[in-house]
Amino acid sequence: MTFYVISGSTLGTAEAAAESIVEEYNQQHPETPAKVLHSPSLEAIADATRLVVVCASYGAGEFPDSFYPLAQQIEKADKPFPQLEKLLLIGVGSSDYDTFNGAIDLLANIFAAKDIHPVATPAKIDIVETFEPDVAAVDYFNLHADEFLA
Ligand SMILES: Cc1cc2nc3c(=O)[nH]c(=O)nc-3n(C[C@H](O)[C@H](O)[C@H](O)COP(=O)(O)O)c2cc1C
Repeated sequence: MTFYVISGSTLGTAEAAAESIVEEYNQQHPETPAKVLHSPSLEAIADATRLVVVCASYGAGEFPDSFYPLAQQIEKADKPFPQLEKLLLIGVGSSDYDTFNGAIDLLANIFAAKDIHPVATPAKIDIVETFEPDVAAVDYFNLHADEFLA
């Protein structure tokens, strides 16, 4: 199993959530550790069999600047993740914006166009409601871990 947890983040919230997921998962599964990467290139993660994406929203429900290159690479590739078996998507956003968590919907659409579908409805964490978004992200991961890791 090649398991990456990646983040699209500007101010660090999504980044911290990705790190929390990996920290807890790696403690429980030291034999098959996950790697955390922030706004990686597609080349760096193309061998993924398991992928979790934690992504914030900016602009009008768009990706953080640092995440655009990866989103474009995925969009342009015929088969961006030839070995991918399981995907989970976690959005971090604010309900103060009309385009609440727009980026995670955008990303789900990009994956869907490649016939890649997450194992669960994408999480939409609201930083207005949730004081510990990293805990909410870990909880969502744990809720779907059995199916994601099977
Ligand atoms: C300029 C700006 C634009 C934002 N636009 C949106 C948005 O369209 N939708 C949304 O859900 N959240 C939006 N947010 C809220 C961020 O997604 C939220 O603060 C998130 O926690 C940032 O994650 P990060 O710390 O990983 O960068 C915006 C925040 C800023 C500062």
